[in-house]
Formats: sequence, C-alpha cells, structure tokens
Amino acid sequence: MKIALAGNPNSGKTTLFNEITGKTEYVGNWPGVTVEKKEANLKRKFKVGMNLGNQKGGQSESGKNRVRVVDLPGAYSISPYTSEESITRDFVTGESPDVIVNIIDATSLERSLFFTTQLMELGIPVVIALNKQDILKKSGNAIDVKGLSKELGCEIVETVANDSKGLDELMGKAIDAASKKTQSSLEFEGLGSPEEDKLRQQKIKQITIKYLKRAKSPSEITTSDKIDRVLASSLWGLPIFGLIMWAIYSFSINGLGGSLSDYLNESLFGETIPNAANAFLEGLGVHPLLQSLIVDGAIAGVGAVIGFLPLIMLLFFCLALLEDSGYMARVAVIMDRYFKKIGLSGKSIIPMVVGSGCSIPGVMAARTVEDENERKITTMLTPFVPCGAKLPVIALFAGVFFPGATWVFPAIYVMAGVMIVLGGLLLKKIFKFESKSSFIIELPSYKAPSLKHAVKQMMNQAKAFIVKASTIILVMNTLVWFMQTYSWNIQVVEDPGASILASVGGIIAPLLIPLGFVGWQMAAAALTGFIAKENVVATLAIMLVASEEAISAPGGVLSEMFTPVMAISFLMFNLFTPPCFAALGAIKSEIGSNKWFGRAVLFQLAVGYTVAMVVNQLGTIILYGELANGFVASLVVLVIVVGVVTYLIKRKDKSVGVYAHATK
Ligand SMILES: Nc1nc2c(ncn2[C@@H]2O[C@H](COP(=O)(O)OP(=O)(O)OP(=O)(O)O)[C@@H](O)[C@H]2O)c(=O)[nH]1
Ligand SMILES: [Mg+2]
Repeated sequence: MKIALAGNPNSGKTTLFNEITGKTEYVGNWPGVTVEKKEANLKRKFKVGMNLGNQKGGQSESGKNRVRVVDLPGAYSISPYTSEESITRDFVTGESPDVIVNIIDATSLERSLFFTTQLMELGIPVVIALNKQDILKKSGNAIDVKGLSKELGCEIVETVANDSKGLDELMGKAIDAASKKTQSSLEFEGLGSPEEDKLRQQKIKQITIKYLKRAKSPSEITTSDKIDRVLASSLWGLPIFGLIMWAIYSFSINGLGGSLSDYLNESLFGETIPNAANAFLEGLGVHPLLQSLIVDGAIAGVGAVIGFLPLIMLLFFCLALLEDSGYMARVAVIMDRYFKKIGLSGKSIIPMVVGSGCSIPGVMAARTVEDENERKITTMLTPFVPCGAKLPVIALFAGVFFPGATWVFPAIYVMAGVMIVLGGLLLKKIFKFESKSSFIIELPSYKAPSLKHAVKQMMNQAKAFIVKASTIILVMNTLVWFMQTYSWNIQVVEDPGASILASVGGIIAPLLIPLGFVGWQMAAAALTGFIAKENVVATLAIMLVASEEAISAPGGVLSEMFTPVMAISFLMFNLFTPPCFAALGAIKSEIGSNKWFGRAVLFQLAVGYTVAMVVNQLGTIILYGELANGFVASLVVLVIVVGVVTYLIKRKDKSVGVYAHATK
C-alpha cells in the first residue's frame, strides 16, 4: 500500500513523515524545504487499523502488509509552477497512490483548500490532516471539523505533527480510506472552464466563512507583522541579518566552538592520541611502516578534520534555531531588492544559507527559484558560500596565521558575499540575462524555535561529518600517506620529494605558478580538496606531520610553507574554485544540460583561480614590497582573463541565453 503526503509548502508534511516512519529528513520553517520525493516504510505501531490477515507475529515487512509513505514537495496547485511542484503533480496523478493524506496548515485554511479540492478530483481517497492545531488554538480561531468534513466529503483528523498528536487516528483513517478506492469531490459550476480557478476560489471562500470561526477580524495586525516591520524592513533588514549571522559565527567559531576545537586539535589529536597510539603500537612491536600508516596517515589526517567537529556542531545548532524561528523566509524578502539587481531572486538566499552547511542540498534547494535564468545563476553561485567542509580549512589557516583574530571568518563571508555579487553581475552580462520582477514567498508566522529540533539537526550533521571523515577522508588519507611514503617502484622514500605524491603534484604544480604557489605540496593539497574539501587539511597534516608539532599550532610548520598573504590566497583558491566532486554532481543534475554544467565549472575555475592570483600577487607587492613568485606569468594570465571576459560581454550573439536553449 502506498500513502502519499501532499499539501502546501511548510504545512508540516516532512515533520509528519519523520514521525510516522522514524526517518530524519530535513525540516525547516520556510516554504520549499523538500524538493524531492522521499519514501519510507510506515512504523509498525501505526498499522493497527490494518487487516494483517493470518500473518504470524507480523514480522514480514514485504508484500501486502508493507505500507510505503511518500513525502512530496509542497505545492499550491495541481498545475505546477516550479520544478519541485511538478514532482508532486506527477506522483499523485501518475503513480496512483492508494490514499492521499493531505496536510493542511490549519492557520491558513482558505489557501490550503484550493489544492485539497483539486486532489479530491483525482478519485484517489483523500484524508485531511488539519495540522498545526497548537498554533490554531493559540490564535483563538476554531474550525468546525465535523461540518467541514461533511461538506468536503472526506475524513479530517486534527494533528500536531511535531508532537505526534493525532497521528494514530490519522493513519487509521488513511488505511481505512485506502480500501474504499474512490473519492467524491466538491461540485461547483464552471469546472474545466477557463474561469475554473476563480470559481473554485469563490466556492472555497464560502466554505471557509462557514466553518472557520475567527476570534478577531483577519485584518488585525498580528505580532508577527509587528516584528516584521523591523526585521524585514528595507532599512533595518540587511544590517540586522548581518548582525545575527555575525553573532552566530562568532559564538560557534571564535567562541565556544573554537575553544573546544582548539583543545581537540592541539591536545587530543595533536599529542595525547598520537603519543598513546605510538606507545601502544611500539609495545605490540608492529612494523614501523604500519605504525606510520596508522599514526601519521589515519590519525593525523582524520584527527585534523574531526578536531573541527565542535565548531561545526555549534554552528548547525545555532542555524537550526534561526531557521526554525521562521526568520529565513524574511531573509529572502530582505535580499530580493539587492539580488534582483545581480540576476538572482530573493529566494536564492535560501539555497545559499542551506549551502553554508553543504553545497549539495544548497544546489538542490535552487529548484524553488521559479525563473530559469535566476535558477541557473543561483546554482552556479551557491558553492561560493563556504560549506561545512570548507570550515576546517578556514579555521586551520585562521588559527595558524592569525591566532586570536576574530575578523577572519566574518571577512571570509563578506568576501563570499562580494564574490556572489560580482559573479552574478558577470554572469548576467555574459549571458545577457534580464532582470525579473519580484517573487512571491509566503511568510510563516514567527515561533519560539524548538531545542529538540535544533539538537536533532545538529546530531544529524555531526553524524554525517563523522561518517565522511571515517570513510572517504580516511581512504584518501591512506592513499595520500601511501603516495607520499613510496616511489613509483614501490620503494620507501627518504625524501618525500621523490614520492609518487610529489610527482603527481608536480604535474599540476606549473598551473599554480601564476598564483605564486611553488612546489608540489600545495598542488597535492588542492587536488585532494576536489574530492572532499576536508582533505586539504588532512593532506597538509599528513605531509607536515614529521615536524612533531600540531599542524594547527599558531606560527607552526604551516607558516614555513606560506606567507600570510599566500595563506589567504590559498584559502580563496579552495573556497572559490569548483567545489568537491559530489557537489559538482549535484550541479550537473540540477543545471539541466552538459553545456551549462561545463559553463558552470569553467566559470568557477576561472573565478577561484583569478581571485587567488590577484590576492597573492597584489597582496605581496602591497604588504611586503616585493614581487611574489610567478609575477610575470600572472600578468599573462590576467591579460587573457580580461580579454576573454571582455569578448564574452561585448559579443552580440544572444543565442547562448537560456531562452534559445529552452525553445529548442
Ligand atoms: N507548531 C507547529 N509547528 C509545526 C507542526 N507541524 C510542523 N510544524 C513546523 O512547521 C515547519 C515546516 O515543517 P515541514 O515538515 O518542513 O513542512 P513541509 O510541509 O514538509 O514543507 P515543504 O517541504 O517546504 O513543503 C517546521 O518548522 C515544523 O517544525 C505543528 O503541528 N505545529
Ligand atoms: Mg517537506
């Protein structure tokens, strides 16, 4: 049996889905969180209403008794407007679920019923979950559930999804309804006519007036509105957003999170664990090479990454609180005025904030941007936001070169913001995109953020981080250690310069000369970063581990390799060149065509490379009064870049635009 969860965005579908299946899919307090359908089995305890037949003990999860629940992206109407809405339409019309559970936000009944009445016309049994009862009660409004249920001709259950209230009854009724196989629908004149939507709205309005008892008139100003007059105002909106982000980052990165990470990096992973492991392995009498693999490869590499876990956990805890309060949707409104100018939509800020966790969901969240051009630009620019995996890289360099400085992280985010603005303008000019009108986003009312929710999100992130560190990063570390320890004819090398790693790094090293990076080490670190950004830290740690000192120590070994200006330039390179392979995969599947994927990668490569180059060359001249390595080469590259960009902007041919592409 298949149960589909459908309803307007932000009505609580995923919250309900998680409660009834035990999954931990992403929930957020803004419309458009879920952009793909998700499937899972219904928990056993909700199947009491089911005829379990002669099944003994009910162990079998297969066949007739298996109940699959499908969580769908939110939709306002059966005629899709955005790509994730069409996923919902295609599923309910094409894959004929046995029953549709329509989740309605009880505080916006009238708007929700539009989609409800359309769902009922599909002929598939519909059961309504009248969700967010807690908020409805607080508002003093009330809905006559019995009357409404009779009028619509389907069962309605009152629920509070995040408290698991009403869900037993809901699932019981849904399973019952599934066996009926039919659904009556609302009769009104003009169905199928061009006037249909308007007539449907009128009919729904009448129904709402009849069954919704309002405590106060709808025109009254709510507390949320009052708060928005300040938080979402054109004057205060942006500075307040900046202040909030600054507070979150300084608490989680420079404050508590930073101190915990410092402790882990310097004491635990820098001394205690490697020393203990060395003593232990020596005691066992293992081969020194194996000992080196474990201590200098696995522990040094993974430890260097895991050390940043507290910082990342605290950051996600704070961001989850902020999101849950309902503020995110406001940020979209605030940013719209500015983003429109650079070819983006206000909604583009959501992919970017999601992208501060990981670029993959960030890039996927770009689906909610309606306009195709704005969506493409959003997809290309979202990876400029430093993701969780880039944080260890930033934190490492900040700690070594600017110990105690609190400006590094804010500066990096400001820089990312500048890159997004300039990048947007450039893309708009190159592809001759035109500005679009403002967008519409629904603002959920503010609420006190839930600690339970934030802890859950934080633990999910922590789990993902640890899993990544102990799988892909561990494998890469072993590989890097191996490549640095051995030469091509599998001989242990004394001098790392003769290793496999050195010769592989040496192949790309010339490409980095204009940037002023000399030597194979930096090339090797940057290269492993394309697999996963944490690898940059891990690879540096492995390469420099011989020096008996924690890599993250201020003024430590890293400062023999980099000047502070070079360090910033190297950071820029890692932040703004294409993200890791997994994120590139997401961009490829979201951006629509190979041609656009190629453009995205080229664009990011060119941006990251040029910025890193300019920062190092110019910075070295200004701050140290001397020329950096590769100065002449950098001038040549700069001339080429400027030439190509000027050509692309000046060129008359408009056929590269998406419109030509879309009209095929
Ligand atoms: N107060 C209250 N909040 C709820 C309830 N159900 C869900 N929420 C909150 O509503 C917000 C949206 O929840 P989601 O489950 O992400 O909504 P969704 O319908 O999946 O949204 P989209 O994926 O964007 O379509 C979250 O902040 C939830 O915590 C409820 O019954 N009461
Ligand atoms: Mg959802």
